[in-house]
Amino acid sequence: MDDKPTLRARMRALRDEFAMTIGGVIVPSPALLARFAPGATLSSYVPIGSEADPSAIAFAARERGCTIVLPHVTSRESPVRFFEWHPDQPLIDGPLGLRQPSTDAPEVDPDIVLAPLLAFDAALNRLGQGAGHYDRVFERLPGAWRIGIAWSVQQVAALATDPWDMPLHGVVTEAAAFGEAAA
Ligand SMILES: Nc1nc2c(c(=O)[nH]1)N(C=O)[C@@H](CNc1ccc(C(=O)N[C@@H](CCC(=O)O)C(=O)O)cc1)CN2
Ligand SMILES: Nc1ncnc2c1ncn2[C@@H]1O[C@H](COP(=O)(O)OP(=O)(O)OP(=O)(O)O)[C@@H](O)[C@H]1O
Repeated sequence: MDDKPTLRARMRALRDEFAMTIGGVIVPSPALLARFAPGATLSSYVPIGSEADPSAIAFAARERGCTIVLPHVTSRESPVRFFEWHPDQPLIDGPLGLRQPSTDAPEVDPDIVLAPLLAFDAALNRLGQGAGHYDRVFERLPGAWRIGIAWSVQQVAALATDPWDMPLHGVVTEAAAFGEAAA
């Protein structure tokens, strides 16, 4: 089994190739739509590089009355905070190539977290960028519904896990839905 840094490099290359040649749209599965109700807060993200784009899912959540929040970090070391965002509001260039919400907006923790990832496995373990940003979100918000968003080529047989890794509840790709996201 590859260690995490080796796998990250391989999955970044695979994801770049897939997004450039095939790509697709990640649409919300019926199981996701069933959770989108007024009063729920969903965390989306603004894709960087060839990350799978969750915006069709965020759009559906907004249409169904959910509040949309986006993650905000100030560095690799700082924790993620979530700020409300509306489509008419600008995004601000941040560290690590990120485009982020304004921190003047209300800070609201999500009930549903759409998490970007580099790889996921059949047990719904998640490999991220390696800064532990979402790991720390998941520890702080154990009641949140954790849904990975990915291209199908990001699925691997089995990931090496660390004690702090919390598995996802579901994953949605352009081709399929897994775990609690499947219905
Ligand atoms: N779109 C998006 N937003 C996100 C994350 C993410 O992975 N993707 N995060 C997830 O934790 C948090 C930000 N943390 C990050 C931590 C490390 C790197 C990073 O190492 N970036 C690489 C290049 C990334 C790429 O092109 O895939 C770099 O700077 O070399 C990026 C974001 C919150 N917002
Ligand atoms: N719950 C936590 N609290 C504090 N530090 C943590 C926590 N989870 C992970 N970390 C730290 O974050 C670092 C990166 O962890 P890991 O390699 O699992 O990141 P990742 O899950 O791939 O990335 P990310 O969550 O940023 O997308 C580790 O060095 C670890 O010590």
